Amino acid sequence: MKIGNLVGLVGWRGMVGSVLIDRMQAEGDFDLIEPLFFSTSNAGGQAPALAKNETTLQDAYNIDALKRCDIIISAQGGDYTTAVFPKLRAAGWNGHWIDAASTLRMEKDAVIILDPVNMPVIQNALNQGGKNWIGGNCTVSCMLMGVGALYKAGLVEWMSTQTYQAASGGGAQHMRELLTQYGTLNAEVKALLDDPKSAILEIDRQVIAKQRSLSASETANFGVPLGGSLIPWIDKDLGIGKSHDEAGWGQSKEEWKGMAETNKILGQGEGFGSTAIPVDGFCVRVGAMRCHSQALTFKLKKNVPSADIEAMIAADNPWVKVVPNTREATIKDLTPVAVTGTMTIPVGRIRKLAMGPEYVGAFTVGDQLLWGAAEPLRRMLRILLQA
Ligand SMILES: NC(=O)C1=CN([C@@H]2O[C@H](COP(=O)(O)OP(=O)(O)OC[C@H]3O[C@@H](n4cnc5c(N)ncnc54)[C@H](OP(=O)(O)O)[C@@H]3O)[C@@H](O)[C@H]2O)C=CC1
Ligand SMILES: N[C@@H](CC(=O)OP(=O)(O)O)C(=O)O
Repeated sequence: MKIGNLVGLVGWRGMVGSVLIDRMQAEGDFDLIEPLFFSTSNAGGQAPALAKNETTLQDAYNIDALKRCDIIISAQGGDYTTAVFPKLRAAGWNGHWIDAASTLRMEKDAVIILDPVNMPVIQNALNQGGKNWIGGNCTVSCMLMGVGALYKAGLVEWMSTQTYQAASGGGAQHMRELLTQYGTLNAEVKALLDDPKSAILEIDRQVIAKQRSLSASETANFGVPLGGSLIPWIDKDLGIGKSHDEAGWGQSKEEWKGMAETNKILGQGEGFGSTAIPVDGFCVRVGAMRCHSQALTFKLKKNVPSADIEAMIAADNPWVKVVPNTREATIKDLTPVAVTGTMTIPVGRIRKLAMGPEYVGAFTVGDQLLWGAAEPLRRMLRILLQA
């Protein structure tokens, strides 16, 4: 049976939601749907100009209003999903739920959506009556958009990833905090910077003194300074495992997602000791704005020539772009500044590593608000509308 086109939009004015709306407009998605805009803070207010027949903002906590929708897309966050989704299903709503939040990702009846990588998994779930479609962790989605070809070819024995994650992963306030810190640090040493004869070690001394004395309000979101520094822990401390030697011990939740979500997206076992491909490494917050970068180390199941690896990656999807492993191409095309606001997923630094011919290194960058959050959601909407 064809799925109806009354689409509830929750979280549309947030950061992820705004990127989603921009992309939906750019791709003409609104031509295909009757949008119903919801709000957690302004029910009864005026819906945005994109509204057609329903021009009043609906209450995002009103189950009866939500129940009218054939499809709901939420970019409102995990607390909202936790509060509303179970009630909506308990009230008998049988529509399609598309969500950016991580809350439902690992549920048995949920599919992590990234159709250029796992369309067969999505299609299979659709055929079996699946209704819950959840966007993946931004780092995992961007990684698989880049090097998914190696997984699809069954070449990966294991992968280690070291991430360089942008402030946007924490949300809008984190981005503001980062920029404020940069401004504060610059202001602290402006006079010395303006004087070409000033001593760099004096500038350095004043910067570190300022970083160490930033007020609680200046570090309210990250907890510690990020501008001019980095934070090698993202998300919760899972405290998995009983001893230092147990796999998974001491992982951050962001690091845990690497293996769990990569394998779930690919439709195979998810945890240690299962059929899952081991994925592990360190997730690090750096002072970039909205692109997550990652250095990847692969152990392949066999020795594959670098040129073949590059060709496989380049042919995988329309957005991946292999960057030649030269200094010029790398510094021009393989940075957050080059990628921000684009759909391109560059993969570069592809080379065999000193450990042996099966060991391959690569570096990739992705806009964590586009492929990392909004784009898989709007593509899932299209899949449902075409089903
Ligand atoms: N940030 C990210 O990188 C990623 C986020 N996600 C998921 O998406 C969720 C939403 O993230 P994000 O978009 O960053 O959250 P935001 O904080 O930007 O927006 C969430 C909601 O906050 C309300 N809000 C309150 N004040 C404002 C304001 N001044 N401007 C805009 N909205 C405001 C809006 O709800 P209302 O209109 O109802 O008042 C909005 O929908 C996350 O919780 C997470 O689950 C997923 C992947 C990546
Ligand atoms: N945790 C990611 C952002 C995010 O929202 O991830 P998830 O969707 O898995 O909660 C980061 O901080 O960069």
